[in-house]
Amino acid sequence: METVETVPQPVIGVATGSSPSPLYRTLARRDRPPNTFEATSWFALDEYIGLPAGHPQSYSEVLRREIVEPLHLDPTTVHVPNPHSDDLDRSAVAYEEAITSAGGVDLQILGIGRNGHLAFNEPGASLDSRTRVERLTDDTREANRRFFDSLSDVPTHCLTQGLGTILEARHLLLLAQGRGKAEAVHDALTGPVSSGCPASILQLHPRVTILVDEEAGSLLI
Ligand SMILES: N[C@@H]1[C@@H](O)[C@H](O)[C@@H](COP(=O)(O)O)O[C@@H]1O
Repeated sequence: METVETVPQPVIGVATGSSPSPLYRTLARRDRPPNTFEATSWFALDEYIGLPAGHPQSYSEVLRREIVEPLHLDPTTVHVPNPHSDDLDRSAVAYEEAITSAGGVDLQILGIGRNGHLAFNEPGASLDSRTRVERLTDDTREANRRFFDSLSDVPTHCLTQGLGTILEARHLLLLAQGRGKAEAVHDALTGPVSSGCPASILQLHPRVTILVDEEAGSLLI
């Protein structure tokens, strides 16, 4: 909330997945003046390619349910990379341009994949990568299968902000819960900075807040 209260036109980067849901619920639950989020704009980290518009698991729909409706946001202030364009490379560039025109991201909320991915930057992603089309690893598709009827329904590709894009946010907030994230959290924070663990770029950023539960942080002690 500090970012929303102190920055005149706050730009918030939002992750999807299970990790940030409690934070979004808290933001929605507190007793706030109706115009609290009036000046904010929001940028998703990533979006699936190949789902029909309006698919309930597309990240634009997830964000509609998790932040637009509960926080009473103007939907035009919530940006997601456009996966329906004929020119996806152009979509990626347009997304970078939109972030830049908004003045850059003030606070980037992040989850972490159990393989150390950040947004959909899978192991091997270049540390200075930008928004682009990526193929999802089998591990990530398996992890996200819980949101779909079957593994074959999980998209194989996505548009994702790059690690270089994420690093330009002025403040990073990593959220992780559960034993399944413990290795990834440990490797990201205490291992070498390497594309083998994309989340290790957190070590390169001057302002990072890490909020993990006991299980996710269990290997840090
Ligand atoms: N693309 C998303 C990421 O942005 C998310 O942070 C991560 C962790 O997801 P979860 O919080 O559900 O464990 O993987 C997903 O696939």
